[in-house]
Amino acid sequence: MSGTLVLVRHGQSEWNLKNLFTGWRDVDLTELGHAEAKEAGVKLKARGMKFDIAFTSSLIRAQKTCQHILDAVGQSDLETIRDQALNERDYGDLSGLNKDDARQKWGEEQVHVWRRSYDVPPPGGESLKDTGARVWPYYLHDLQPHVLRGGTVLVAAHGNSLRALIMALDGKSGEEIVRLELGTGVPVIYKLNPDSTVASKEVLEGA
Ligand SMILES: O=C(O)[C@H](O)COP(=O)(O)O
Repeated sequence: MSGTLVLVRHGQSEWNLKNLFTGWRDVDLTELGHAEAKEAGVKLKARGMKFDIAFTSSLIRAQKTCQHILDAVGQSDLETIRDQALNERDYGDLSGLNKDDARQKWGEEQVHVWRRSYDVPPPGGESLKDTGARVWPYYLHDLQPHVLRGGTVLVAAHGNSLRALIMALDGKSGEEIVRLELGTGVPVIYKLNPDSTVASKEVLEGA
């Protein structure tokens, strides 16, 4: 028996729109963000997706995204676990700064390294490796068992907590992960084999 894991990055947040480093700051979705989250739910409903359990972070933008998806598939009251293990990477001292201002101050190259490298943390914050060190054990212990029992699991989380998870699921190296970008509200559907390896992966991009 093979289970299904659906990963969705939250819809556009107010600070995505303002181009600010967000990390653990708890900002809401924009109007577009709400629409993207609902659209993710509509796409999943069109595929007949029904979930057995949902997981999200302790941050409101991911929780609202999760709820929009559950509403769209007709499962508004589904059991939903919130855990800060799924939170966005902590951006440390960069949190609240404008990404273009940061490029002016520290240079394009340095800011790219902080945003996309595997093991270089931004000042006072988490590297992707640090983020993975909390996301992966949580996945193995709390999430994966549902999938291996044949369940269908929704995870509504964040760009970098999901990049860390995808890196491990896809077996990507620290160099390869630099190029992986996740769109807001784009569902990524994994089917897992009973031995926990990935049987298939599909990204629901576009309308
Ligand atoms: O925390 C943030 O600022 C964003 O959600 C993700 O940022 P990034 O695109 O710099 O990884």
